[in-house]
Amino acid sequence: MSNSPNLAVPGVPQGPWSLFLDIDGTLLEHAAHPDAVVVSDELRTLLARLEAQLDGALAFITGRSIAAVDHLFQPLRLRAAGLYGLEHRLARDGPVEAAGEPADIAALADEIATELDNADVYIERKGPILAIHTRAAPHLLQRATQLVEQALDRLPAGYRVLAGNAGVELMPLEAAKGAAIRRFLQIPAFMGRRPVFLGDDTSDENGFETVNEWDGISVRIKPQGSTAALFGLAGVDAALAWLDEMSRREAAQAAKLAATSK
Ligand SMILES: O=P(O)(O)OC[C@H]1O[C@H](O[C@H]2O[C@H](CO)[C@@H](O)[C@H](O)[C@H]2O)[C@H](O)[C@@H](O)[C@@H]1O
Repeated sequence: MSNSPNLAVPGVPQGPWSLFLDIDGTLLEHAAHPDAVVVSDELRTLLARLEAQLDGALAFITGRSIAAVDHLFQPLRLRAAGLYGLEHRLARDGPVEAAGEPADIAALADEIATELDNADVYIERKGPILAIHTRAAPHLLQRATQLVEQALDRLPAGYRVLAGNAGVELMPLEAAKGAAIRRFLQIPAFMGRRPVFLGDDTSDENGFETVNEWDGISVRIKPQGSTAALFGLAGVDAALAWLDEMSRREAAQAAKLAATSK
């Protein structure tokens, strides 16, 4: 773990590489509500280009559900691990292995909504994961955290509470970005490629550790405090500029190769 907010900017990956991308706070600036984020056409174009340049070795690794991601990025559909790896779409146009909402989580969501009873709190029901967003009501974060922590005693073993970005999430223990990345690394499109992972949050730390184990490039966006990431980028704009630069380099390399093979 490094404690430096001044991590070096990542260099250019040498040899074949794959790309794993967190979404909120990494590719998109945060917004007051999860549905209020803006996906630009430039971002869609950049991601589609990178995906083609990496021969498909690109995947979103996100806490959002894949349905929510598809809705945001439509018409673009990429490989993805949603709900911190509880859902996967391993092939670009393949099916989603989705996760349903257990009855006890559904009941808990209703209970917490009644208890907090505030229009500025958004309770996002994501199948087995419950996210309580308090960005618009920061004074309720402590109460929301207390409620989900108390709920742990009543739920079957195997859940944990994760402090989110301006909120808190209750999720099954197996929901982890590192495991999601490992799953992709074992499929042909990603095999033999050096993983690069960009993320901005506590939930991304586990992904950084996995990528470091694979001799990859772990990049924390807006690093503050301790992180397992080896590199840092100042914010969303810097992350997008870095990705754009990598795409230009891939294009230049491909053009050079095409010229030498004539
Ligand atoms: O893993 P990520 O792709 O970073 O997703 C993490 C969570 O992102 C979303 O919530 C966060 O972003 C919202 C939009 O900026 C913001 O309003 C909220 O306060 C943030 O917590 C998403 O709604 C969650 O489901 C994801 O788990």
